[in-house]
Amino acid sequence: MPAPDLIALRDICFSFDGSKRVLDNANFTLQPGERVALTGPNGAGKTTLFHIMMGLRKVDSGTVNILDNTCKSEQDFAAIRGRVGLLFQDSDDQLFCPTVIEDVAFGPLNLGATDADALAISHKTLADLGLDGFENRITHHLSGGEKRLVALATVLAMKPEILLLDEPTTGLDNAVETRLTAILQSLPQAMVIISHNHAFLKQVATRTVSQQNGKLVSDTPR
Ligand SMILES: Nc1ncnc2c1ncn2[C@@H]1O[C@H](COP(=O)(O)OP(=O)(O)OP(=O)(O)O)[C@@H](O)[C@H]1O
Repeated sequence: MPAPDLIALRDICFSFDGSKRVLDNANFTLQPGERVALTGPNGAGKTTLFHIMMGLRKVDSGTVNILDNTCKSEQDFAAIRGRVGLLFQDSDDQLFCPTVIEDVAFGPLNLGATDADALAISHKTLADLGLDGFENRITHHLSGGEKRLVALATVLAMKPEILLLDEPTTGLDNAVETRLTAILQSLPQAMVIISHNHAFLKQVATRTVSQQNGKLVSDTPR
């Protein structure tokens, strides 16, 4: 029997008030083990699609199923939100604590970890991303690339079952991008990655879905 979809969007429609449809009867699935590249021109609606998956925007019609839960209300999404990790397009939307360690520990603490466990998880996550020694750095003094990695650390520290990564390579130099590529390839979680960096996607993605004119088209028939 095939594995159940981690994400299943069926016939979803969405438009911002009074503007053209961003999604027009679009369909999408994510299965265990997949790393799906989500591509499309600027303004196609890729970030909006992530916000729909997190329940930050509600569809006008169609069904949203996340981790085997049909999600309609805010309550439905609240129940699964901790299991889905969203890397925001803008790191400054993700980082709001004075120091790096506080930012990374915030998620585990919020999910009920003890102080000691949250600290241990945070140190390990930072080390895995090559960020040893960053613990006491002032978050808003970090470079753009450093903020990108710390933002990713805040997501990974929550040990989500699905990753939604919005432009993860923004601001990274070649060496750090290569390290990030290896890290993403080694993670067990299924993920969707929005990026305009085609060389990076070629290394990481197992298939590509392109978003255009309200539709989501996979390069692999499902
Ligand atoms: N709050 C809003 N109100 C009205 N329109 C919006 C709002 N947010 C986004 N849009 C519009 O919806 C469309 C989709 O935006 P979105 O950010 O999802 O696109 P995207 O594919 O992620 O773009 P990019 O590749 O440039 O990041 C764009 O035309 C954008 O201007």
